[in-house]
Amino acid sequence: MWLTLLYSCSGGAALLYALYRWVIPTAVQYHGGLALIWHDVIVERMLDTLTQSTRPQRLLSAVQKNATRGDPCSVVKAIDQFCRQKEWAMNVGDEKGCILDSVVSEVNPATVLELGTYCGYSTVRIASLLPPHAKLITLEFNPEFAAIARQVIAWAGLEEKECGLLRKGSILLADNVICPGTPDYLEYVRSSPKYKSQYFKSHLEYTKVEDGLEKSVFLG
Ligand SMILES: C[S@@+](CC[C@H](N)C(=O)[O-])C[C@H]1O[C@@H](n2cnc3c(N)ncnc32)[C@H](O)[C@@H]1O
Repeated sequence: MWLTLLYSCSGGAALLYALYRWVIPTAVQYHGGLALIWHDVIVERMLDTLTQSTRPQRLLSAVQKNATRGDPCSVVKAIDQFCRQKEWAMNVGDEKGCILDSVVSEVNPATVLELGTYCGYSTVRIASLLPPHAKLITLEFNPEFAAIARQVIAWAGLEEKECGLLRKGSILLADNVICPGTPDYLEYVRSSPKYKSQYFKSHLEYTKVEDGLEKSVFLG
């Protein structure tokens, strides 16, 4: 009886895994709305809960595990492999990435402004194609994504191209670091040898809820 039960449990688990890994992704792959709901809502929330981490954190771990420091191509490859084999993510991706590369190479810009960095995938692609003195500014309004992107870009060895705006002594003053909270940003500036960081305790605007400002001096 135990063997039968074990067999049916493992059979059920295998069926669920097959549904999750192949059947549903294949079924939704031609429908934009369904694909986004599946990958960007259902799977992401499920994996966040199961792993107690976020998708950008998992993507960063894949980069740290599989890409060579200072090698942008290996960073792009590690992210593409992660997204094709493990978990979808909203990067421009390998297919549209090739179009992006050819436009960047064709225009050969001295300055690039990218709106929407996410984890820095397209930033790495663009930055690795720019001539030495070009400037790339990339904007991301989600602080968790921005903190991960900084680490991905630094892993690719392209930090200086992105951070051309910062010079030794530049001061970053970040608001809302406690509420809603920017834990990844705080961890980054507090642990990086490139910043001297100080917290100013205060309150969320017009309330008694704790919030504060983080002042970080860029040391170069
Ligand atoms: C599709 S993702 C970008 C993907 C990224 N370019 C890549 O290929 O790796 C869009 C990003 O834009 C960001 N975003 C949306 N509205 C924004 C805004 N007004 N300012 C800055 N970032 C924004 C989102 O948080 C999200 O991370």
